[in-house]
Amino acid sequence: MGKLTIMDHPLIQHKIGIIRRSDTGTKEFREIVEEIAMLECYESTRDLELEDTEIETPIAKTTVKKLAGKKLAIVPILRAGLGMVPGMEEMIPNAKIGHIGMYRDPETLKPVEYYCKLPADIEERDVFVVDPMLATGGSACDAIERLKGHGCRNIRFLCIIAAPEGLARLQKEHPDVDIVVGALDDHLNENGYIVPGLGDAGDRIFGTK
Ligand SMILES: O=P(O)(O)OC[C@H]1O[C@H](OP(=O)(O)OP(=O)(O)O)[C@H](O)[C@@H]1O
Ligand SMILES: O=c1cc[nH]c(=O)[nH]1
Ligand SMILES: [Mg+2]
Repeated sequence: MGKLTIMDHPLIQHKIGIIRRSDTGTKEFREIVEEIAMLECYESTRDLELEDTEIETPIAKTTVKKLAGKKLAIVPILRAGLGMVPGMEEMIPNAKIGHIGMYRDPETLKPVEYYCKLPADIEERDVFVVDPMLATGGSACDAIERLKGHGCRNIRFLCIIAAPEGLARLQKEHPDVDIVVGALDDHLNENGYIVPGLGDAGDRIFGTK
């Protein structure tokens, strides 16, 4: 089973408390989503391989660590996943970025894919799929299925808020995927929204409602 991390860091809990508030505006919402993504990226890159390299400080020769150069990719699920990209890029600036566009049909709650553009060598990369919300899990599972269809084998999924239903589905359908969750909420309501959640993440990031 892939590793599941539910973030208990005080900074993340504090920041999630702010974006849950219905009186938090678009600018602050977007900035905080970026900050949370940065902190989650820090957590999800714990196991990146390092190698030794010889350098000179102003005082002496020494051996330091550097990243072993594994190729990385960030793949946001549009739209809301785009809000997490700047924070991820800040931490892993050499990563290439792919995009998977999906919206959830409001009646069936099933994801509908409308766009997919991935780096040509995506199968050689460790992939970080990002989306703030994991509700029924349909969007995340389909996006990961798509990536596996392209040959990706090393996939992590990062979200800010998860419902227990979506988390269970993701772990069942993709047991190999490491998952980082900012907060695990209580349940889904009859419209498929996470309770207490934060509403529609895409609308809140882009100010479309
Ligand atoms: O786990 P699920 O039940 O699939 O729900 C989660 C999906 O719903 C939201 O996207 P939405 O369909 O609102 O599209 P948007 O990002 O364009 O707003 C969210 O950003 C996830 O992609
Ligand atoms: O609560 C939810 C569920 C799905 N998508 C969102 O943006 N919010
Ligand atoms: Mg939305």
